[in-house]
Amino acid sequence: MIQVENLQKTYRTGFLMRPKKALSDVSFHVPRGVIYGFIGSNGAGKSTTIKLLTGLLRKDAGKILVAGFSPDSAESRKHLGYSPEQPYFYDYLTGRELMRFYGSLCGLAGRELEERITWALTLLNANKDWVDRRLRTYSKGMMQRIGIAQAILSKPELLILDEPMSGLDPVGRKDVREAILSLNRDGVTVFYSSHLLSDVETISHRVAMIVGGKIVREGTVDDITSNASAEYHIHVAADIPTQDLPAGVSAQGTTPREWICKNAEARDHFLEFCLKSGLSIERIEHQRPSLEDVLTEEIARAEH
Ligand SMILES: Nc1ncnc2c1ncn2[C@@H]1O[C@H](COP(=O)(O)OP(=O)(O)OP(=O)(O)O)[C@@H](O)[C@H]1O
Repeated sequence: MIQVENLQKTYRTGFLMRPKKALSDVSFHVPRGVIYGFIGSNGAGKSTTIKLLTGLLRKDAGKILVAGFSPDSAESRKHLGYSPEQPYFYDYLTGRELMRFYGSLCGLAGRELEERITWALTLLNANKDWVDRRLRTYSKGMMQRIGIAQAILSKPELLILDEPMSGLDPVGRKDVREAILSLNRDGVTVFYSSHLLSDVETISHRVAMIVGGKIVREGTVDDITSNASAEYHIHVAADIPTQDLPAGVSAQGTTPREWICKNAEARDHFLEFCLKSGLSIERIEHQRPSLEDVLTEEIARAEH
């Protein structure tokens, strides 16, 4: 559904038009029918990529195909629904009036338009009293829901969402996750960026991780996390003073009885240390690394 190959983008800023490389050689492929999470550090290039996919920015080099078409063609936009990171709308309208405006732009009218609006608002759990209030009175979370609701009005095959969960409370995040899953069950391909990695882990079929304008990992969550170094959590029966610990071992929070060993070598040293000190071990847990662990590792690697 989306093909990106060797994509490059440099911004030119300031009076001297100094170049600032945002993307260098980015490639990934989003198969039809998947939920695809796009994650990375601040300033990594997520919004730049999304703006290039939606035709809001022009690439310097590389290839982009969206539903088989160039992103600046009218054809690609026929297949696309898009919600930006900070949706901005004419704020004298109410949410419902805004939906009517965007619905009519997609060629909807009359009863079909009203039914489509009700469907979109209900999916986002936004069919509430506030939808008839002016947008200028909306909270960030309400605006986020309206932004996503307008993006699905045309029932697009492909939905591109820039940070759809940002600014939402836990209930709002759950509503958006469920809306994405429900749309996907109906065949919609969803490409979205997010900093909320636990949400990404829960709903994405595939993930691309971008750091410093380069894709550093791509695959299913299992592919990505199974190659990362696993941690071991060891619970001991008595407190241990931190100054005595072997390298690679740190305390879990403030509990001096649960210790994190960052790899198998640190685990072996810690177990040896416990045996020598006569400390009994209560439990050893092998922790599967999370996307957050992998991203933190990749950011640290890029910085060195
Ligand atoms: N209009 C612009 N002019 C100049 N530089 C820009 C512009 N937009 C983005 N950049 C730079 O390009 C890089 C990528 O920015 P981008 O907004 O794509 O990152 P991001 O991954 O979306 O970040 P965040 O998670 O913080 O939203 C950053 O270094 C940023 O400073």
